[in-house]
Amino acid sequence: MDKKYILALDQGTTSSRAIIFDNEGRIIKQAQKEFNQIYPKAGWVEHDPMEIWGSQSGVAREVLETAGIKPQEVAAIGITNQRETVVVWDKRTGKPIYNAIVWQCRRTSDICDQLIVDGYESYIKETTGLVVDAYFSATKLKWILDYVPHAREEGKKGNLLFGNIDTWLIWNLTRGEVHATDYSNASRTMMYNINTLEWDDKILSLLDIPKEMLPKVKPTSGIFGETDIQTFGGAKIPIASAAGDQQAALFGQACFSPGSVKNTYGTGCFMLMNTGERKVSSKNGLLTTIAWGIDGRVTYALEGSIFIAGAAIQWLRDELQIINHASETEFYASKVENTNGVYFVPAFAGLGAPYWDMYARGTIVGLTRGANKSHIIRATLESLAYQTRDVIEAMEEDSGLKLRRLKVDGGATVNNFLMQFQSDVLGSQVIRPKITETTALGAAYLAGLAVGFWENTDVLREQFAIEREFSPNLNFEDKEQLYQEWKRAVERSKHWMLS
Ligand SMILES: Nc1ncnc2c1ncn2[C@@H]1O[C@H](COP(=O)(O)OP(=O)(O)O)[C@@H](O)[C@H]1O
Ligand SMILES: O=P(O)(O)OC[C@H](O)CO
Repeated sequence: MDKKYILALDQGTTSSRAIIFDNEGRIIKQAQKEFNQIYPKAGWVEHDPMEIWGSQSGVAREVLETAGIKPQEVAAIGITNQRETVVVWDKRTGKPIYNAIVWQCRRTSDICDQLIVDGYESYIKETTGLVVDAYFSATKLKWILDYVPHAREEGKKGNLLFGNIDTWLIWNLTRGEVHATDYSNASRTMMYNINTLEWDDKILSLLDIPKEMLPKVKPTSGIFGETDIQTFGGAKIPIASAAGDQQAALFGQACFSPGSVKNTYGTGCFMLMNTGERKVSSKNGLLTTIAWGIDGRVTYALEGSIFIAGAAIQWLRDELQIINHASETEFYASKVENTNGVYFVPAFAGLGAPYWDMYARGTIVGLTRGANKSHIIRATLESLAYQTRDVIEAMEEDSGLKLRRLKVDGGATVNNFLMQFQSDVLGSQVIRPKITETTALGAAYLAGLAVGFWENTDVLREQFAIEREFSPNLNFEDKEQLYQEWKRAVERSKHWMLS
């Protein structure tokens, strides 16, 4: 039987998705399932790893069934995942010893403070490319080893395994045969040396993390193993890529050349610039990270990570309950001419790039008696655009390049108000591709390249198609003033938990 499709598994922060692509890079069918967000305490976020596996394998089977495609017709599986999130499980039972600690979780801020006080900040930046922050995996893993009874002891005996979500999925898909990750995911752990491409012994010893628990790091595009016959009714499908979701989106946007940039507007916002073989060390709060490793060559990226973007829209819906659906925000925001002086800094999980303040918290300023629901909704959408400008300014300064075009993707990019405002506030073109599922597409491309489904990136570049381009409104004279006000609002949100 001809192998005509690639199956991408996109395990995100709020949902598990499975998408089937054909050789033209077209979406044939998709399935999606949301799963529970667990908030045990203020600032803590967890997921149930079994629910993640159940929802991800469930949608994978469902999408094949509803599309009427046999597993034997799938050339390869590509995996892409929410990054940094930590799972630790017992390799003898396959059961997690604790819930997954999610990238947004702030519980290890004090461990990070201690690393800074002890003078390890610059060592960590030089070796891992990252700033010391609770966002990354290393301190989350240390927390589990410190607080779950006997965890460190069992880890040292080699009974426990650590993985990010890619590793957890690969291990389950292969029924415990393969314990591996890829360069892009490893580069988000804060314990991987992006210069030598090895786990960093000094950081492991600082945090007392047993090396035995860590997965083997493999190329992003390449064979990780084959699915177990029970998962897909007897078919063994090669797992041919694993990539952090933001790096996968960079690939899916065909940002193959140094200097190309994309911004993804999902739960958070993540802007990545391909810097090729160059590791650009940021002076402005950006991260140096691995985009992908293919054919023995590692490509680096500069990243600006914004923790809360679409999640602020979900907050309007779920907590404030002033909208029923995210799509309503466009209507309300367009109903008013401006925010009436209201600024919303959605620092629910502290502030990421370029500020890196673990103790910032969400702030709404500028409220007057005339401020209404539409103004607050508009201020929420505008906060995504302002945060993006914060990151772009840092990126332009670090790279020395002026950004004239921004490729965008992710759930919130369907919002035309947001895209136009983004273009206005940047003074740049905003380019929305036909396929906004670029994360899954990137994982599919990476897997397809590994099995010869696509020959090379030139073929993929030709598949990139624009759906709509937004140009800056030249009459938008107030933009500098508005942006300066935004910066003042950010100052108000900073260090909140410390004051
Ligand atoms: N029309 C819309 N306007 C603004 N935000 C939206 C809209 N539709 C969805 N979103 C936001 O997009 C996010 C989902 O995007 P997605 O790329 O699926 O995120 P993730 O991969 O992080 O789960 C949600 O946070 C949601 O609030
Ligand atoms: O799952 P997403 O799309 O919210 O992405 C999360 C990022 O990978 C966190 O670094």
